[in-house]
Amino acid sequence: MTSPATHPSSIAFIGGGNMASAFIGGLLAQGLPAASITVVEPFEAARDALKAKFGIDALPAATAALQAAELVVWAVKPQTFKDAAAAASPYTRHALHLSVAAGITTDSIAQWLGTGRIVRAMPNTPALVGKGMTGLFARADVDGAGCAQVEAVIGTTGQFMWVEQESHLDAVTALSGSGPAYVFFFLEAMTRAGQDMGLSEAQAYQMAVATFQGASELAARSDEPAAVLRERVTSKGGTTFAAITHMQDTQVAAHFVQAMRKAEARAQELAAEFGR
Ligand SMILES: NC(=O)C1=CN([C@@H]2O[C@H](COP(=O)(O)OP(=O)(O)OC[C@H]3O[C@@H](n4cnc5c(N)ncnc54)[C@H](O)[C@@H]3O)[C@@H](O)[C@H]2O)C=CC1
Ligand SMILES: O=C(O)[C@@H]1CCC=N1
Repeated sequence: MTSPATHPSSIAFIGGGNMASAFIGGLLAQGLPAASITVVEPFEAARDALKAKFGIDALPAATAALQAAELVVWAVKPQTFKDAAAAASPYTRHALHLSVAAGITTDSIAQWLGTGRIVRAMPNTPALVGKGMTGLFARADVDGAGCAQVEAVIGTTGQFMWVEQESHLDAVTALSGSGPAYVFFFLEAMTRAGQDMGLSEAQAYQMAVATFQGASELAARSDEPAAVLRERVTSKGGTTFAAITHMQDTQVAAHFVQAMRKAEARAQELAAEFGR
């Protein structure tokens, strides 16, 4: 599934919100002409934002204009997918489909769209700055050329990883999909702690962000596991030791694992609630 990247000649987005904007920004930056992108977006404010940001005139509803799309990207909320599919599928049966909706299975999507040529993706919001991580699953009906087209699109927003089992996308959702929110949650907590200790909010926030950035970069460039990198910061009887010991005593890691299992369970619930 790693043939050379080939962009689809024309792409339609159903839903023009956050995730669609991340992909559109990446595609335009790679030189795909705006004229080869069609967006269906029912909300006027979102259409105005697409016009202002990318010069794209989004359609308020699905029309025959979608028939030109080689790839259709479904970037709607799980709750609205079925209705959006009912409106657009008469025009898109010939296309390859890429869904980013959390939880919604390719079985549901295949039934709604009348085709099995579907790749399901779980991206994340760092895609907005080209630093995304996307998990991908392809149904058997998608050939190597189709996978390459998807890689060309997803690759504009950062890294990607194929998974062999569709159920693993719920784990990807809990890990990298929702993961940026966990990082922001920690940034908030570290900033609050910095303020408690007398730093200004701006000072504490800048230090917290730089610390995540630096530690992530160190981990990405290192061959050593995170536990070893952590131990290298942790002098016996020192300051880090005091903090980590408290985290271990209060089972922060176990709570964190439980929290992520809640996200995985919610992805499964979304499939049951809003799937077929
Ligand atoms: N925000 C995130 O961090 C991530 C989101 N996702 C998934 O991406 C999908 C989209 O999420 P966001 O872009 O954050 O949401 P969003 O709310 O920013 O965008 C969804 C857009 O769909 C539009 N829409 C509503 N009904 C429609 C219809 N019938 N036809 C066409 N468009 C319609 C809405 O007006 C909205 O602009 C969701 O399914 C979510 O599970 C996946 C990974 C990460
Ligand atoms: O919270 C959600 O449901 C979506 C999926 C992953 C990130 N945002």
